[in-house]
Amino acid sequence: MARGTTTMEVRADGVAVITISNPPVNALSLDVIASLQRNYTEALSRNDIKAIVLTGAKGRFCGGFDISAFGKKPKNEKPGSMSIDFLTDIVEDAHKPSVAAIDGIALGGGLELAMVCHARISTPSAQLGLPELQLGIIPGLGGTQRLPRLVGLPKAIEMMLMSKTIKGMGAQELGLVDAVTSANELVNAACSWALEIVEKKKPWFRSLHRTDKLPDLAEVKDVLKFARVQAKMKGANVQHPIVCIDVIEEGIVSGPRAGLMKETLSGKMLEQSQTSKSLRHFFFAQRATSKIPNITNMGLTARKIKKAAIIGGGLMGSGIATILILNNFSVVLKEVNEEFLSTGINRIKANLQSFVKKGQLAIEDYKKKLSLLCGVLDYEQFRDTDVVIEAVIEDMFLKQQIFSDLEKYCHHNCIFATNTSTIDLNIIGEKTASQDRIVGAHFFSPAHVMPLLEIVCTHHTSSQVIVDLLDLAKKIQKTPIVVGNCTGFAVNRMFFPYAQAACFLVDHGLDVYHTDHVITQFGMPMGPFRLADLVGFGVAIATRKQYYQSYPGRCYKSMILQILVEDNRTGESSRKGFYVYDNKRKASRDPDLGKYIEKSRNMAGVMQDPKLMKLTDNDIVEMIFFPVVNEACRVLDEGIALKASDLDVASIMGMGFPSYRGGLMFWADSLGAKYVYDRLDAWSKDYGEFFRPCEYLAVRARQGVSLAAKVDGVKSRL
Ligand SMILES: CCCCCCCCCCCCC[C@H](O)CC(=O)SCCNC(=O)CCNC(=O)[C@H](O)C(C)(C)COP(=O)(O)OP(=O)(O)OC[C@H]1O[C@@H](n2cnc3c(N)ncnc32)[C@H](O)[C@@H]1OP(=O)(O)O
Repeated sequence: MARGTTTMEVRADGVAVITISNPPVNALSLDVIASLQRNYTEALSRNDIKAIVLTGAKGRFCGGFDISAFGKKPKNEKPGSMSIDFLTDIVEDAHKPSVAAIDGIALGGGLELAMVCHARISTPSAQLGLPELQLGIIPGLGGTQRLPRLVGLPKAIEMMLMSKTIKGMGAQELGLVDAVTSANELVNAACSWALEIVEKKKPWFRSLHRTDKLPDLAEVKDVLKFARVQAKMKGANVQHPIVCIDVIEEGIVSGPRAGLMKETLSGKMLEQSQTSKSLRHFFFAQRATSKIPNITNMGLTARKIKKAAIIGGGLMGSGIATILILNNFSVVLKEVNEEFLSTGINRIKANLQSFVKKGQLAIEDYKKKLSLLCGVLDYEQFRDTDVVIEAVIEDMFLKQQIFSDLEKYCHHNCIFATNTSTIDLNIIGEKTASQDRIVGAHFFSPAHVMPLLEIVCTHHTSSQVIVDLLDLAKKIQKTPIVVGNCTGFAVNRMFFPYAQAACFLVDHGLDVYHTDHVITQFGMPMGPFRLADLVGFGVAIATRKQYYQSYPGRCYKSMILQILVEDNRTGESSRKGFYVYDNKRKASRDPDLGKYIEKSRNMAGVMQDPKLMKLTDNDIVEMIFFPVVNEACRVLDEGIALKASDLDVASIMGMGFPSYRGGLMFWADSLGAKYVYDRLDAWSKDYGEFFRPCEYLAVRARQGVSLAAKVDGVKSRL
């Protein structure tokens, strides 16, 4: 079935309006491209047509090339057939002018189409950008050549390398669009502009050949040299930003047509890269997390949430309150006394101020957001709340009492959410008759920054509550994953072996700092030991007891944290942990750490292992992450998570796993289930149960299928 099309309407004034129509974002599918080529060929051949206006249906110009079509292009496609032969030689060099009428979005190939046109008219709020590098590719329809010629080299590099979009209003100031008008006037304005080009009342610009915005070669070299340094710093493990810079340079040094050809050939290469396959997987995986079979496809409509209540103004509670008021929800924050309440409100103010400092919140909006917050010491103001999120200390009895109280004050449809990260939701709701509306809303610290929200369901949680929370997640710009109820839920559970594996290696002789370095080089934001310092050893020691109880026999119990805590080293907050910290919290290696490690080895009864001390960097990565993959397989096997791609999203957005590797399971699949199984199996023979591969993994290794493959018999817990 055709995926989208273009239509052409020839107006009495002789302008042919070609409209891209491929809901929901008017992506350039192969069908749309074919239809566009047919309509353009006809428009250029007809004598009754003087000019062309290109626009998009339903208030959106074009969201770019159809990302799902990568790898599906015709095998015999001649390199540059679209970008050079059609867009440049037919459209841009045509004897009839084209004007783009942009509303909503003009992204990627969409903006590239618009830049081929001889002028661009936009609505003020339209979003324009070239986000291709977020997909591990580069603009492939002339964007690397035309954008620098329209907005200047520095701005073009910023937009492409940072995937930065700009609004129509700002685009006009930059010269990317020629005029801004309302949506109602847009097409008429574009038609008038096109006719004035015909009548020589407006300039007929071919962006590819403009040079007025390009600096001289010496300055070009300087700008690109700086860009390369930045690109290498920001993305040591990926090549496409540097390729983008090289393509831009080719077009300036050797001419735009040479640039177009290099762009085409480089784009073809990058499209095949594992990085691009990983990032394209992540793009769709993120959007798939809110599709829950038998829940979101049952016709339920999310109930409107206007007012929320947060219980507990600590680090998490204040973060959650912050993200809610930032997104215009009215919030009641309850604490147990004035002092704690004031501290919580001050935390929220500080959070808002940090957004102002980052330019993500206008100073004039600061007071408006704060006015949405009301601090209370009792439940009186809970009577008209639509959702309550409990974020108090991890004390089961306290939580049970809170939910019992909530039943007395809140209306019967109010959602009862808990931000607990370790306590069984069934136990929390035990003293209520509201199990159907009890749900986990597990935010990741800091809650107003981390993009992931784990929605944890018991067997009693109603589908309506899940649909409501999914809608709330979207409204507060969180990516949700819906998971079942177990110790650690999905994210913390699959990652509990991460720190334990790192401690195992260090107990057996590996160096803490080398291990952290290797894991950072792999792409994590920091190594496991630096992360332990950041989180604090108290949290780690408290939570690991839960895992020892729930998953006995497959935990590695190191004594290193205990030994450090006994010497008042509890991590970054005490200025000493695995690292030592100066008063600016800069971490440095600690020459005294060895004595603690030695003591840990002795208490664990392990010796330095010559084999482990000779591990390659790749071995270290695999010995730390394969146990995590193994536990993630168990999370899937028990139906705690619905699909492997949800765990990819969770690993990236909850733990900082590198997105350019596609997420934990996509990365493991790139190595192969059998390879992962064999490595774990070999280690388990030498080092015990901690590494023993689970049945889910064994089945897929035997069958030669991916970890994402469904097999019969797995019952969802959702
Ligand atoms: C005739 C034969 C010719 C053969 C030769 C052809 C040669 C062509 C060579 C091409 C070379 C490359 C050209 C170009 O430079 C490369 C690109 O354009 S890559 C894509 C660039 N665009 C983007 O990255 C934008 C991605 N999308 C977004 O940022 C957002 O979706 C949005 C557009 C801002 C909208 O956001 P929201 O409103 O929140 O909606 P969602 O994000 O949830 O999306 C809704 C829905 O749409 C799907 N979708 C969105 N964008 C695309 C896309 N570009 N391609 C495919 N699908 C897209 C998204 O997955 C959602 O789907 P759903 O979950 O609802 O199923």
